[in-house]
Parts: sequence; structure tokens; C-alpha cells
Amino acid sequence: MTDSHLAASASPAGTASPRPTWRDYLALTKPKVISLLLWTTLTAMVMAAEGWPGLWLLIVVSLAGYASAGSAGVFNMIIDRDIDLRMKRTAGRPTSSGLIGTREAAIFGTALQVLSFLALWVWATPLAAWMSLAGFFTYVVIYTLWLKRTTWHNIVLGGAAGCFPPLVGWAAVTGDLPLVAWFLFAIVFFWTPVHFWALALMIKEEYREVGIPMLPVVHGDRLTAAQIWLYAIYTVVLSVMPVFFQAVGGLYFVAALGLGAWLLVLSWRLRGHVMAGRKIERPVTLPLYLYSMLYLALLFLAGALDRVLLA
Ligand code: HEM
Ligand SMILES: CC(C)=CCC/C(C)=C/CC/C(C)=C/COP(=O)(O)OP(=O)(O)O
Repeated sequence: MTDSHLAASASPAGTASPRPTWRDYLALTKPKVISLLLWTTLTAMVMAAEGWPGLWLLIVVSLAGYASAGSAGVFNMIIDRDIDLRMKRTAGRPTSSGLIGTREAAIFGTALQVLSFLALWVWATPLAAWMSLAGFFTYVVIYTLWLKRTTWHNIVLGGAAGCFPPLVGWAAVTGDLPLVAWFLFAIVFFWTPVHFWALALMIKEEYREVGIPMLPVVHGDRLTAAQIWLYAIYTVVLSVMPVFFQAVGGLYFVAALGLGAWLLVLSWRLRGHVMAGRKIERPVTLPLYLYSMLYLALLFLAGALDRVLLA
């Protein structure tokens, strides 16, 4: 579908097209998703610094991190504007409705990415700038352009994009990436399928209609629930590993076990529900989807608190 088609569907014939406001540009950056991405960045900074990383660095990394992930969201919405238009959840996006043209969105996204890269390079560290660019590349090229429309492995492999923000935060503080930073990467990597497939089970019909091969569309609810359970186990096991490398202490250990136990309970409950041959119902999937986000936020908070206390 061309831009003019998209624009035509946004405004009735004969009426002037509405002009986008700053809110529409903000919507292109997926602010709610970024809030959690940034949380993993900022808590990773505290972990790396084993304390307060400094106000200036926090401000730079927050703004640049937002701009980089926001830029990734902009390009995702440009590339996916055809399918987004056909799904209820995403139909109102400014690139799909034609409110913001592809050219304007691309200029906006490019400016955000360039500014973010330069800011991280100059005021944080070059490694942080490269990690941020790697996250952008993984999300836009590997996930959105390549895997999303071609394989159900899209989430596992493309999900690596969301693992870069903690690396950005860590590298911004120390300029290197020790093993513990890679544990944070791995935790988000194995967490992502739990987070996304719980949601995908609820909205799989939309994905089916637009031909996106998400796991529940391709292999059904049973395999999806089994995979969620498996990835929840991986996540919890990985989450406690940093303790054995003495990167974090007792406070984190207790939090990881407690938070992880509930992740396992909700995943097991969902698995049992589906294996019993019952239809997917929101009361079993929604709590897992919502809790997945609380889980990650609190786990990273526990890591930060622990390393400050340990120092
Ligand atoms: C390939 C990886 C991922 C995919 C495909 C994915 C997909 C999604 C989708 C489709 C939604 C629903 C958004 C909406 O309702 O418009 C969502 C929500 C959300 N995701 Fe993810 N996600 C991924 C990774 C992540 C990561 C790494 C984070 C943060 C660390 C994250 C944080 C969030 C948050 C905070 C929401 C709630 C947004 C809201 O309430 O509108 N996601 N995710
Ligand atoms: C460091 C850095 C720049 C990292 C980028 C990380 C990043 C932007 C992760 C985004 C994860 C996400 C929102 C996936 C949903 O895409 P989707 O296309 O499946 O969802 P949609 O249908 O809502 O568009």
C-alpha cells in the first residue's frame, strides 16, 4: 500500500489532512515499551557503578537511550505500516494512518539515531554508542525486516534487540562489558519469549489474518505454552547464575528466587490450562504477560540495590 493510499484512508475525501502534532511523533517512538527498556539501562548503570553513576551520565544515557530505542520504533512502524494498518491494536499508528508520511518519519528516526550515537560517543563511551547501534540494527534489520515475517523464531532471535539496553548502560559507566553484563543480556534474551508469547496467545488471530508467523499461529497453543514454560525455567536459572560468580549477593538472590518462583507458577498454570485442552482465556494469559514486565523491572531493581549495598 502506498503512502497516498494510507493517507487517503485517514481523512475523508474533500477534507484537509490533519497535521501531526508532537504527540504523534512521540507515539512513533513506542514510549511505553521504552520505559522498561530504559529501566534496564539505568539499573544496569547503577550495578556497573556500584552506586550513583552521576547525574550528568544518567541524563545523557536516558535521553540518548530513549532516542535510540525510539528511532528503532520509528523505523519499525515505517516498515510495518502495511500490517499495522490491518491489526486493531496498531491500526491507529501515525505511519499506518498516513498522518505522518514515510519521508518525515524516516527523517525523524534518522535524526534521533544520529544524535543518540553522537551523544553516547562524546559524553558516555564509544562502546555504549556501538551497543546502542547494535540494538537498533538487531531490531530494525534482523527482527523487523528479516525475521518477523519469515519465521516463528523471530521472537527468540530478534528478541536479542531488547537485550542491548543493559549493555548500553553498563558500557556507558565502565567502558567495558564484564561477564555480569552479559548475564543481564542473557536474562532479557530468555525472558522475551515468555513476555511476548503470553501476549501472542491472546492476539494470535490478528497475527494470523495478516500472515505474521508468530509461534501460536504456526504451531498452536500447546507448543507455545510448552515453550513459554521452558523459557521461564531458562530465565529463572539464568537469573540466579550471577550469584555464583559473586557478581551479586544475598538480597538479589532472594529476590531472583521469589520473583522467579511466581514467573514459574504463572507459566505452569498457563501450560496446565492449555494441556488440559481448554481454550486460551485472558485470565490465564494476561497475568503472565503483565507479570513478565513487573518481574523484569523488579529483578533489575534488586540487582541495582544489591550491588549498591554490596559495595
Ligand atoms: C522481540 C522482542 C519483543 C517483542 C516482539 C515484544 C512485543 C510486544 C508487544 C506486541 C507489546 C504490546 C504493545 C501494544 O499493546 O502496543 C509489548 C508490550 C510491552 N513490551 Fe514488549 N516485546 C519485546 C521485547 C520487549 C522488551 C525487551 C521489553 C523491555 C525490556 C519490552 C517491554 C514491553 C512493555 C513495557 C510493554 C507494555 C507496553 C504497553 O503497555 O503498551 N518488550 N511487547
Ligand atoms: C539499544 C536499542 C536501540 C534497543 C532497541 C530495542 C527495542 C526497540 C526493542 C523493542 C522490542 C519491541 C517493542 C518489539 C515489538 O515489536 P513488534 O513489531 O513485534 O510489535 P508491534 O506489533 O507492536 O509493532
